[in-house]
Parts: sequence; C-alpha cells; structure tokens
Amino acid sequence: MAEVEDYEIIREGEAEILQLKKNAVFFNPVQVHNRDMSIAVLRAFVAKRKEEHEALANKRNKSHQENKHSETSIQNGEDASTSQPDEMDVVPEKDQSQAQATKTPSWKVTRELKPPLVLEALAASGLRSLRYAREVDGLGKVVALDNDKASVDSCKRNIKFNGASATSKMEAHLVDARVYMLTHPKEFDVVDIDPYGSPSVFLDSAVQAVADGGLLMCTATDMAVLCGTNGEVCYSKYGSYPTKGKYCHEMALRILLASIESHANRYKRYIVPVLSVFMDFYVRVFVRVSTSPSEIKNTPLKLSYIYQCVGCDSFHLQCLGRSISKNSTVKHAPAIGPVVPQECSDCGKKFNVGGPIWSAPIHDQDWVVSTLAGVKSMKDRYPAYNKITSVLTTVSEELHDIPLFFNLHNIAGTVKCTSPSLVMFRSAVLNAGYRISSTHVTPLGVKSDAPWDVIWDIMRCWVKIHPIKEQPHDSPGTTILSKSPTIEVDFSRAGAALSKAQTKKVKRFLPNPERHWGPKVRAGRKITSKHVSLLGPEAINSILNGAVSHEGGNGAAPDKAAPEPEGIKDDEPSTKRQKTGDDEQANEP
Ligand SMILES: C[S@@+](CC[C@H](N)C(=O)[O-])C[C@H]1O[C@@H](n2cnc3c(N)ncnc32)[C@H](O)[C@@H]1O
Ligand SMILES: [Zn+2]
Repeated sequence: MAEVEDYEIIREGEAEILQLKKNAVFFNPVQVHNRDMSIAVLRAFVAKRKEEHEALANKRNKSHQENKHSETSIQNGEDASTSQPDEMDVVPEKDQSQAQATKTPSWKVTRELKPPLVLEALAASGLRSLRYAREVDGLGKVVALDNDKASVDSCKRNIKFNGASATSKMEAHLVDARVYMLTHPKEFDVVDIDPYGSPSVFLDSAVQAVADGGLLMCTATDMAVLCGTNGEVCYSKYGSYPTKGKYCHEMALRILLASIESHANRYKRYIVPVLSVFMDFYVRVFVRVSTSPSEIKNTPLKLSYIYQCVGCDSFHLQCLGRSISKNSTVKHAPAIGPVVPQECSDCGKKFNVGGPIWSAPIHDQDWVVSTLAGVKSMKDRYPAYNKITSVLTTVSEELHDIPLFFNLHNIAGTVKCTSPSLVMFRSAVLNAGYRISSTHVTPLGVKSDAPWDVIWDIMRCWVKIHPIKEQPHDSPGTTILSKSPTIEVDFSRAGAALSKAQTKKVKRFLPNPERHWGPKVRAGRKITSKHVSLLGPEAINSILNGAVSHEGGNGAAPDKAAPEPEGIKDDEPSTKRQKTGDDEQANEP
C-alpha cells in the first residue's frame, strides 16, 4: 500500500495527476508537446465538426424548402421537379401558428449534433484524457482504457483528484483496448492511440471504433523500425519497406498513413489526413475516417512505391494506380511503370525499391491554418506553446503536394562541394521556374517540384563557381558533374527565397525539449545498470521522479525559443538524443 509521501503531484495544463515516485505508471513529461498538439487539433475538430453540421443542416433545410415550394407549386398546378425530403431529418413543425409568427420553416433538421465522444485507448495515468476533459470545451464523455491494473487504478485516482470537471465526464476501464474497440464499432468521434513503440497491433480495431467523419490520432515512437534500421520488421508491422533516405522521418509518417488506410479499406473505410507531424522522437498523425465503398477505389492513387538511388540522392515515386476518364466515367487501372530506368540517369547506380507509402497530402492546409490560429488565440492554455506553434508554422509552409524532400547538405556532399546557402539554393530553384519549400522535419530539408536533372544542374553550376578537388572517377558525384548543365542557373536572390515566417522572424525550429529526452522506459520495467549506463544517473532520477520543471506553473518544461541562425544555413538544433531501452525494443523483430 503506497503512502502519501510515495506520490508527487504533477501538473500539466489544467490537469493534475498523482504520480507514484517509482516507475509504476508510465509518464513522460516531454510528451507535453504531443498532448498540447492533440488538444489543439481536438479543439479544431470540435469547431470543424460543428461548422460541417451547420452547413449540412443549412443545405438540407434549403433543399427541403425548395421541395416544399415545389410541392406547393404542384398543388397549384404549376410544373416542378423535386426530390422528396429526407424523412429522417424532417418533422412537421408542431406549432404552425408560432412558425408563421416567427417566419421559421414548417419543418426543421432534427438530428442534433451530440458532443463528441473521446476514447483514449492506451491511457496510463490518464493525464491526456484528463487534459482533454478539462481543457477542450464541447466534448462529451472521455473514456480512458488500459490493460494494466496499476495504470487504471492510478487513472481512477487521478479522475477523482481532478474533481467534478473530470468525474462528470471521464471514466476508466481495465481492458484490452483492442477488444474494447472491436466491441464498440463506430462509437467514438475521437480515438487516440498513444502506445509504447509501435501502434501496429491497435490499428485494425482503432479504425473500426471511429465514427464516420471522426478523428483518429495515432503516435508511433518506433522510429528505428519506421526509418529502416530493420526494413523487414517495418514491413511485417506496417506492410511497407522503408528506404533509408534523408527524408526517413517524413517517410515514417507516410508509412504509418498507408498502413492506417490499408486497415480502414478492409472495412470499406478511408482516411483523410489533417495533420501529420514528426516531433522530438516520434511521429503523430491526425486523420479523419469515413466510410465509402466508392472512395476506397481511389486508394491506389494515393499510394506510391519509391525508387531510391543507392549512389546519389535522387528518388522517384511510382504511383500504384491510375484513373482513366472516358465519357464522364472514371475507371481505375494499375499504373504503368517503371518510372525509372534500371540505372540512375543522374549517377548510373542502381535503385532500391521501397514503400508503398502514402503519397497524397499528409496535411489539410485549412486545418493547419485554423489549428495554428486557434493555438495563437489561446497562448496561455498551451504549456508547449512555442513548440507547437513552431511545428504548425513550418507545416503550414510546406508544399503539400510534394512527397518527401532532400537535404541540401547531402546533395552538396554527393558532389563533394561546400553547400550553397539555403537562400541561394532556393533562389536558384525559384529562378528556374519551380516551386520550393522547407519541411517541418528538418531545417535543411527541401521540397521542390524541380526534376532531379534541374537540381543537379544547379549543383553543376555551383561547382563551376566553387571548384572542387578531383574525385574518384567512378563516384556518383563525378558522374553527375561529368555532364554539362542544360540550364543557366541564376543564383541571384529571389523574392520568395525566404519563407513568410522567416521574413517575419517567426521561430520555426526549437532545440531539444530537455537534457535527457526521448522515449521513457516502460512503466514497471526494472531500471537496470544498463539503463543507468545508457541514460546516466541524472536521467534515471528524472524518470523515477517523473521530474518536470515547475517553472511557469503549468508543470511542463517551458519552451525556450532557439535563435534561428542567420542565413538559415545551419538552423537546425541538434536532434541527437540519448538511446534508451525502448529504442532497442523498437528494433526487436
Ligand atoms: C505510452 S503509454 C500511454 C501514455 C499516455 N497516453 C500519456 O499520454 O501519458 C502506453 C500504455 O498502454 C498500455 N497498454 C499496452 N497495451 C495495451 C492494451 N492491449 N490495451 C490497453 N492498454 C494497453 C500500457 O499499460 C501503457 O500504460
Ligand atoms: Zn543516382
């Protein structure tokens, strides 16, 4: 039996939890970024859902009004063509006289919008659910599940500890989340999956538990798997082969999305991603789930294999399907391929084939912009305000129709030259008539619709003015540079060489959240000398004590904005982190 002194109170946002000082129930303070981002998207979802319902109600009301008008016309012997009103949504107005007095129509849309039901399938202490229940207005019930008794006991204790605002809305159950989700099909407007490592075993049941038009939020922290340390393990979990490109964190997002879509398709359902982010040491996707047997025929158009050259940075996407329009009908067919020759036309080396990945947009710009605006309007309500605004800002500036990216320093490394500054490179691409953007994943990442021969022409022209030492004759860089550029590259500063956020000096990338950050050791797992040697005694103490900085009163380590280095040449704070037991576990087949 634990004593009072065995606990400490941890506060994050408006929620408080009692946390046992030993590592009995999982808690990772740096996941405040994840929880804050989820709250931001949840608020956007509540607002969007309401808007959509109102728009639908207005549309139905309008068409009913038209129908009514036509019926009257028919009764009056006039010609009219109508469709019948939807019986489910229309009832006769009881009080006709009042209707006439207030000029309201004699029928109305009766299907009320119920407050969204939320399921946190893997809740641990319940902190996330508590924050949802306490901080997001307009939510209905929040159900928290865990299959670990200590976690559910702690969650129940924390619900009580947070008082009426939590007890009135939240419930916790000791159950295997998969069984619960399978037995509650389409019941939850929001389903949150935040597992240890991979969510793969929860996806099939999760996509079935989401109501039509609902939101599935899903974290994956098994980055080693998703980024290709063991490609075959990734295939076994997600049905996709990762290529180890510099874009691997975005590829991880796209592998996860493709996997969720594949599970959804089994039940005639499909996803629409609204926001997909790589943050700190994990990926997190927010997708809406709907049912449509006809829409799932379009899935192959949203997926691609990837050909990654083994010699240079070039990569090419091969869509799985194509659509053929004929006389106002659309047919689906397999894509024609391959889109690449046997050998890379840039450097002459072979290709690795990866995927399939989600190659349709991974964000909905409208959602991104409204989520960011919502966050900015409630600055004090987000302990991780700086982090999530910086991520949303960079996401909002991405070219949403360009999958993956390359890294400027890497392409310079391939031809063994010093790298042009990002501003110069961006200018060269823009001056050549192509689009270019950054990516939220890394400050040196570049998304562009410029074909690879144009990218390499830019580097050829750059090397002409910044000569390099002679390289081995068979290196990819030598092959690339042996060709003459076919375009004249103009490095003069283009108007849009800096993004809007950069021009306004808005912080786009922040440093690491705290000294010892990353996935935490599983709850209940014995801390061994291996953990101490991997993480250091200070970090272990911090894990055991669930230590967070209490500065700022919100319980989360307050974000410190990193200065964005001039010239955006090297503006990436180091993303290196300590390796933990969970990384090793993530690598396990
Ligand atoms: C990473 S923790 C969740 C952290 C939590 N979402 C938060 O924000 O603090 C994962 C939790 O999933 C629980 N879990 C693992 N497998 C489960 C299953 N099949 N059903 C329900 N809970 C499970 C574990 O006991 C653990 O508490
Ligand atoms: Zn190549």
